[in-house]
Amino acid sequence: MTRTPVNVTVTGAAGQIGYALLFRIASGHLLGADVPVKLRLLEIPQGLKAAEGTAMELDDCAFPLLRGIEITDDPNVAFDGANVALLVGARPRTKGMERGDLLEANGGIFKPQGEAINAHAADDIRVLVVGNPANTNALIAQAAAPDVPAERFTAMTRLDHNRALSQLAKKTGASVSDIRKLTIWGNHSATQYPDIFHAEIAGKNAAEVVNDEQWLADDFIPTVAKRGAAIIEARGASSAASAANAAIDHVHTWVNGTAEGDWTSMAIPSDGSYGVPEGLISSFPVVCKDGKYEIVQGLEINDFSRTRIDASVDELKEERDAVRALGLI
Ligand SMILES: NC(=O)c1ccc[n+]([C@@H]2O[C@H](COP(=O)([O-])OP(=O)(O)OC[C@H]3O[C@@H](n4cnc5c(N)ncnc54)[C@H](O)[C@@H]3O)[C@@H](O)[C@H]2O)c1
Ligand SMILES: O=C(O)C[C@H](O)C(=O)O
Repeated sequence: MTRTPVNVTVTGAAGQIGYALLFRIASGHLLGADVPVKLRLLEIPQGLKAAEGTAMELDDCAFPLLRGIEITDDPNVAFDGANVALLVGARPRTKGMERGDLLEANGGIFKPQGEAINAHAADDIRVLVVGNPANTNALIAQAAAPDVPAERFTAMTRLDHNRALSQLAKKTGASVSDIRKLTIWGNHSATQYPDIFHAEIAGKNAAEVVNDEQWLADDFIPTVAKRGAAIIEARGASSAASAANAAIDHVHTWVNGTAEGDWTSMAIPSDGSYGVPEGLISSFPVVCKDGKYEIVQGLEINDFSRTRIDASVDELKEERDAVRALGLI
């Protein structure tokens, strides 16, 4: 195998998502079974020792595709030559913390990381932000990297997409692989809108197969949108393996493409499509091909969907205005 290894940087590498993510990257699930990788793990000083322990375990797996691991607490080192950056490490909300405090604390993480990406990453850098509030953290990082094309900054709604697939499969008795063209719109938050009006189940319109608007409004949408909170309640910690799995799916699809006749959901800088203000990092239906994504155009948006998309976009506008007021973008 003579291919040049791809440099993959993971922040928050010693956290719970990091632990579920790194072994799958190193075993070829992120980019492909024939693509060698070099890992760069970024942690805060307190996390370095645990990251070293994880690196020892990665060594002990003897992954043929893993061509090196570097651990650092310096973003300038972590993003040097990075081709793929998974920004997982973030400041969680703690007791007594207001939303503005959370945005400010995360600005202190994502702004310098965006600057380091701008200064040191490879020309083909692709960034996925997982750390919450993911859309707005991605906006902060993107604004700090003016030399990197804005579309390389994305945030994760693939976990919401996968959750919606699973709930819809359960309701209809279909297999997840029979479902196509489902969409998550908006923010990775409780305002997100999982849309099945354009989805298909074994070629039939999903909303018609379900034929139950009450289930849609009162069960499906809140179950998907509040699934993160339900998992925290049940596990006593936020989703980790499923979040890592979604991060793998997001980058794999971005690089290797969506299946013919299907699309996926990614939070990406808006080009103004579907009335979402340009520049907001909002989730859309996208098709990926040749390492690029494009928003699926021309979908008819009914009133039921319009109200819900607008509510989530309004929340994103508020978050953008808050970080703008803090001087973070
Ligand atoms: N978008 C999604 O769908 C989704 C899903 C689940 C979790 N999340 C979010 O992902 C984030 C990580 O979750 P987790 O469970 O792994 O958390 P965790 O607390 O287990 O790990 C976070 C890690 O990040 C590190 N970290 C903090 N600041 C850092 C910095 N400046 N640079 C590098 N590393 C830093 C911490 O030391 C810690 O090891 C959280 O914000 C969580 O809310 C997002
Ligand atoms: O960490 C959280 O707040 C929840 C997480 O974003 C999730 O969707 O599982």
